[in-house]
Amino acid sequence: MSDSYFQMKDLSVGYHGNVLIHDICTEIKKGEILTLIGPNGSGKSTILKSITKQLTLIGGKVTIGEKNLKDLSYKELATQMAVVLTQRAKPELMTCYEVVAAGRYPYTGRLGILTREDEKKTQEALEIVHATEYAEKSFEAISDGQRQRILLARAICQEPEVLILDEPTSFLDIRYKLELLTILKNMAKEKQITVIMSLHEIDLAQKISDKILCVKGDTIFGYGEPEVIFKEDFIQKLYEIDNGHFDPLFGSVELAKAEGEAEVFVISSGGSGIPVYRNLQKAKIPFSAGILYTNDIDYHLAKHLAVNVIEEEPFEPVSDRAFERAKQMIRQCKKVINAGIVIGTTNRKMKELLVFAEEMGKLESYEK
Ligand SMILES: Nc1ncnc2c1ncn2[C@@H]1O[C@H](COP(=O)(O)OP(=O)(O)OP(=O)(O)O)[C@@H](O)[C@H]1O
Repeated sequence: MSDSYFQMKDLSVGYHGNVLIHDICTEIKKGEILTLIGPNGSGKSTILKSITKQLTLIGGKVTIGEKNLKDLSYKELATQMAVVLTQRAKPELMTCYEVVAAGRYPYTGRLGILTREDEKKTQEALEIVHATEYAEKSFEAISDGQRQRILLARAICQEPEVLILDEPTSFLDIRYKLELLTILKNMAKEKQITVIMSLHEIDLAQKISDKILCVKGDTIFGYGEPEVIFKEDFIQKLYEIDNGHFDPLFGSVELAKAEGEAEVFVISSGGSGIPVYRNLQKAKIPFSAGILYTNDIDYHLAKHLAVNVIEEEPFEPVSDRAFERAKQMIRQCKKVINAGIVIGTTNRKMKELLVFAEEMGKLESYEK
């Protein structure tokens, strides 16, 4: 028997009967995090609205546990699923506390009277998102980032089995982005809550998700574990990036390199080249880098930012071929920057390269 908990089977979603995306299929286990990524306007929110009954499914089936979403009443759904769609939430004339406490309504009687237990859970949820100090403020009189945290608190105290969030990090500063994602990870792993969300920050998506659904065009562009999806070529194609690079190792993005004949040759090792590469790139100065071992962190960035990189196999002595190429490039450059190379036994030939640059009157050290 499959241990999947939330399934989307052959979904077709769209507006007014017009299909925007078809054949959406996923199976997620309890406690897993599924993140939807893809370009603006690709349909991430449309999928989220369709699996939360805010938009009628055009085709296919969503199952939560053994139940078909279609057969769940809104009240039943509210005990299973919490939804955080920040941009569309406009509860007027309510305090933050009341907004959060509204998460308890699926559990209160018809009059919506909160028990002490409900009040305790509301308070706890406010504490988790660090919002107790503005709990009594009007929901309309707080910042976008604070509002996002209040809506998350409401979802937390709803105690759902499934949590659905549309771009939950969009208004948050870096500290609260990390905090929100940590809260989500804890909810998923400790309380076995299934989380489905859309994110624009692919670096964060890579680090928090168990599965990634890539939305682009009229069907799903890719689906799988982050290791499968976060490949440079794939992300370039998904977002049609032609003005920079996505680096799958760290999940970071890099602006395009300065093109043209290299004016500077950078000698470095172990990360000392990185600030020099970045400064040259900002100044739009094309540069070459080398001789770098292919397992050096500098090599990794130089591949994206330098017009030429002279490389060497890790733990091997610097070859004559690489050495001659480096000398050739130094002859063609206006200057050579020693960013702070550490020279040991295997790369001792780099000392000769520094002497060569010095004799040509081109050597400079990098001043921080
Ligand atoms: N109410 C609506 N009626 C008709 N079309 C809509 C409606 N809302 C959105 N769309 C269209 O559906 C498509 C997908 O929009 P959606 O908001 O799902 O994209 P998204 O991937 O969430 O985008 P973003 O990353 O910019 O938030 C867009 O072309 C959009 O114009």
